[in-house]
Amino acid sequence: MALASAGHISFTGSSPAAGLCSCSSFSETSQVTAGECLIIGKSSVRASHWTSQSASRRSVQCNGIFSDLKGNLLSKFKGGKRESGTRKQPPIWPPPEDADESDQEDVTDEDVAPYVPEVNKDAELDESVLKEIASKGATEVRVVDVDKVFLTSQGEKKVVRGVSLRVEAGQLVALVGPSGSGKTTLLRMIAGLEPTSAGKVYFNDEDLTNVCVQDRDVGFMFQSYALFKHMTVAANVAYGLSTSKRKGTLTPGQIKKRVDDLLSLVQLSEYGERYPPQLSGGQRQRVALARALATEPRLLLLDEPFGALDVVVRQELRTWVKKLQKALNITTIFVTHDQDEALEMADYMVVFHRGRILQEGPPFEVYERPNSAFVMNFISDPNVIPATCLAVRRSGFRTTKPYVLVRPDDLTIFYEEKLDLPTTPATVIEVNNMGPEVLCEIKYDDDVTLEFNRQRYDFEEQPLEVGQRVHLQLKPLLLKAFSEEDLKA
Ligand SMILES: Nc1ncnc2c1ncn2[C@@H]1O[C@H](COP(=O)(O)OP(=O)(O)OP(=O)(O)O)[C@@H](O)[C@H]1O
Repeated sequence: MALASAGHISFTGSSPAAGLCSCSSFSETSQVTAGECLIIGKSSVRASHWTSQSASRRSVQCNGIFSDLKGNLLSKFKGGKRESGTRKQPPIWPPPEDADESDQEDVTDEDVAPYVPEVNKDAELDESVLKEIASKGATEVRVVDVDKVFLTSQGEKKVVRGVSLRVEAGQLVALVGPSGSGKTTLLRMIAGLEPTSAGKVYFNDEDLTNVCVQDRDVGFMFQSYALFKHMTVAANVAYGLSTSKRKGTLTPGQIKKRVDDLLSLVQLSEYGERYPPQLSGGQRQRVALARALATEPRLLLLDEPFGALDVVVRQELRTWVKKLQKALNITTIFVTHDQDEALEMADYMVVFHRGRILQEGPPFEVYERPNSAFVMNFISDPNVIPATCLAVRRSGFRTTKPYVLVRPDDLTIFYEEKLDLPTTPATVIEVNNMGPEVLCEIKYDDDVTLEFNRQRYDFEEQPLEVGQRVHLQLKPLLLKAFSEEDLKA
């Protein structure tokens, strides 16, 4: 195991399979090679894992890091030298010229504690707490023909165009789409933070288009936590009660009970007297959720709620938030860049592009039956291959369009030719071990190449080597054909 006390790690590497990890407090630059997984923890409590896929595009600033270049360790910095109840400030990097070296933490094996999950996903939710918070029935939300035009120095800019959407009561709906496609603007119009330029917003058939944000009963949670640093966690959670319609309606005792209940719900009962900088990102986000729920909102709006969190915490919080949302039966709309997050969490998915809804439906349906090249590209990162190539012709797929999109997971690989199946021979030309996944590239004999990834477990069951001959089957029902214009749209 490589241990380092503090430093700046940067990754470089032209191949996505391997990267150079350099850290000023490593005694030397460490080579991160294919198949290895570097696990990085921050002294602010969290461990995250990194796969070599991100090597070429990420630079990570971290303190008190430790890493295991061989894989499965998930551990975190224990901070054993800290005085109890105080948080050690992360060391500044690079250190000032006159930095006292004794300030830097020496992380030893004893400092590395077993990984503790962010939340207990199996914890029973207190029924009485749930009942109190979920006292209102779930709300249906409808937006009808909504436009948003911003006035900019270049003139009018229409960023939401004739959007209509119905969110069923109690549903968890994900708005996905590329940056700038209008997701946040729509969320803000639903919240009442932004007026609509045209169209209507209804909650349960009540027209709220011109109702101000305070009177819409909406809870928000943003990527940036937006907690007040100089207020305790408990005061942050109580804050919403003092600014909403409920101001003055609760006694101090009732407020304390509500805050205690909410902190228990987000598993932070012990943290009420701490300040936000003394919490990890995941904990801060749970405080933000408790604060959003404090006013018993009819609707929860989450804008990139896990965007600032590392991969491990994000994954845990996704499952937990979904469970909580269902238990509270609160209609929730969330914006995310992360297709996997939307596919995993949402009951219903809405794909945005250039201010319009391109497709909506249950995630599985959107994934299985994308209605455009854009949606298919955005959701599943497919291969684009010529419709005339051998692999497509052999599969029995017929089209007059020039391109076929093949999702990486829609390929079946055989080691030997199958006489009863329309397979096509190809050669493995690259195998990149990306930690949890293995990315492979194959080349058909007519020079068409395809990329696909496999979960590491599957790959271990069916390994592939560079130069190996394989036979691949493309399933015609899963192929989609598109014109050049479709691909550019
Ligand atoms: N107040 C504003 N004035 C002018 N233009 C704005 C304003 N707010 C947003 N925009 C523009 O509206 C477009 C849509 O922005 P929006 O934030 O809704 O997109 P998004 O899909 O949520 O993107 P991201 O995922 O990056 O947040 C962008 O081009 C943005 O620059």
